[in-house]
Amino acid sequence: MTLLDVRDLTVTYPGGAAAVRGVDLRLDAGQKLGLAGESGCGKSTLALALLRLLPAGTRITGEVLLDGEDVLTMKWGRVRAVRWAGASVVFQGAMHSLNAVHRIGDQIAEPILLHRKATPAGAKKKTGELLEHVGLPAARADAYPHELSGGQRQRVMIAMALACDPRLIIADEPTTALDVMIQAQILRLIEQLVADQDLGLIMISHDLAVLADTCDRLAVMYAGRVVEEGPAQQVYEDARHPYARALSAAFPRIGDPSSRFAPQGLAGDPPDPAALPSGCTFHPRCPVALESCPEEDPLLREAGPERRAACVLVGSPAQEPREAREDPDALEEARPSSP
Ligand SMILES: Nc1ncnc2c1ncn2[C@@H]1O[C@H](COP(=O)(O)OP(=O)(O)OP(=O)(O)O)[C@@H](O)[C@H]1O
Repeated sequence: MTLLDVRDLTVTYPGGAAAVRGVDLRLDAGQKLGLAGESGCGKSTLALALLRLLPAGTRITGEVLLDGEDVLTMKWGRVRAVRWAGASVVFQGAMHSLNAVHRIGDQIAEPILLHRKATPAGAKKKTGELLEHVGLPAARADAYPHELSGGQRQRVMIAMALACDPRLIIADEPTTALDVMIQAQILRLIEQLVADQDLGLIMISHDLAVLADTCDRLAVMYAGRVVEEGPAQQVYEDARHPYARALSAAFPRIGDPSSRFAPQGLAGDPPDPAALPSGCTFHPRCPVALESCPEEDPLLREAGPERRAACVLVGSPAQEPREAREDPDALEEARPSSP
């Protein structure tokens, strides 16, 4: 059953250019979608727009259907209810997201008291259960954030996100700043909770390898658009869009001795949303750009079963064989002629 249906979502900050441009995404209950892309490509903006958590004056157009109800047109009272009970966010950097002067139990209980209209005793009981659910003793409710480790604080953030039994969890870089062992534990915890409660999950990361390990589907963003989307392993192992391919090459599977990829940087920087290149916005950095790419802005098109990619080469003979593209001479041939 469709839990989230995002249609033609465009987000423009006050006085700025569009940070998200015409994004379509779908997520079923129990499904895990990874959102990847370099810093500034619009991942967080997209996630925050789903719950209208953006600064006043930000223009959001399109549709965000959560269980069939459009979040973008609903009244603010309803939006506030949806924020905890429909979908909730696990932000990056738990130390900054938790209030340093309140016990963590009180912080978890707050939305339960407010949105579930629970009694103080009921909220306390639920808080203890949530803490145990995320692998912490219920007695830790009395602790202050600084008394917990980074991993424990992130568990608290997850408990808080689950406080009002949401249907969708949006996790924005939930393991950034944690060491690798703790990162793996937190990812497994999120996976387990999502599976146990049949939740939908949108996980944001710049690390495609982490997302491929955790999620069912992957969407890769570039300059405010989704440029590739499909089953997570297929996108990671065999991306169709040159940008998605470069991103997966930059994030080889950790500890995999047969890893095919050597980390390789992608030349240049992502474009400024206020000064996007003409045609395909990736063309100035693309190793296989054609002469027509500065003129043609490709939309997402079918790139295999349940796969979409926004590149003129998708489906054309130039896309095959893969080896030819990775041969530097072949790349040279595919480049547009010198300006
Ligand atoms: N409050 C804001 N006001 C104006 N522009 C903003 C604001 N927040 C983000 N932006 C701009 O919107 C674009 C997308 O930013 P966003 O934070 O969504 O990207 P991101 O992919 O999540 O990056 P990161 O991984 O660094 O968080 C960037 O150009 C950024 O500078």
